[in-house]
Amino acid sequence: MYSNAIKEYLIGNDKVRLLIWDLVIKGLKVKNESFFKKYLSGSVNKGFRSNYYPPCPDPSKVVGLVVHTDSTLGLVQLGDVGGYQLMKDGVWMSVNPRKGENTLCINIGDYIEVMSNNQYKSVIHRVVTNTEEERISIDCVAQPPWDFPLSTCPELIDEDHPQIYKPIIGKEYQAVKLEGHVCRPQKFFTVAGDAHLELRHAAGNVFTSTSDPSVVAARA
Ligand SMILES: O=C(O)CCC(=O)C(=O)O
Ligand SMILES: [Fe+2]
Repeated sequence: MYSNAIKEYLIGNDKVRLLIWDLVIKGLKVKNESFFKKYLSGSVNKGFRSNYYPPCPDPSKVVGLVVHTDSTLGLVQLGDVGGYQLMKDGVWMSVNPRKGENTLCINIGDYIEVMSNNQYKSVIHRVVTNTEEERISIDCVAQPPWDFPLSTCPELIDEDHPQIYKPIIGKEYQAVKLEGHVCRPQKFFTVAGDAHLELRHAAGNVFTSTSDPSVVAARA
């Protein structure tokens, strides 16, 4: 029963993913859409993860899920309880779901940042815990096999938009991630070196740590 429910969920999830992927591509206004379309065509590795976060006596000491970026296009069903936070302009913003409305959160991942030459930026996010309620989320990902060549769409490189990332294969990216660099591993594969990238992302590197919405709003 449970596996049937997951199968059904994944069929629907695939449809939504393709719709969103299409919108992501359209947003780039490139002529050669197949550069992006082939990413999700053919053989694709799919993942289904259900995350469980029990209530925590001291949320200031325990994080639910460490700061990271997703590799691909992440589709996260947030459930009914808050906890998901994303980093915007150096400040943690809480994304609170509406109860009973099956809020779906779409994360742009690292591969998309690389393919789009930084036009889309991968979302730095984490999950914080709370003392009161347990939380369940569902995260589904889909990506090409690990030997898929990851490179920037040539149409998106020009004098004003120099190429930021070197071409690599998925395996190289994954190796860096497995070493523990789970937040923007692509920063290890820049054409100009890390210093260049650190400048571009300077604002995003000021990590303030709060989940208090009033503090978040005041700093935004
Ligand atoms: O639990 C969440 O809301 C986020 C989960 C997540 O970021 C992930 O599974 O990569
Ligand atoms: Fe994530």
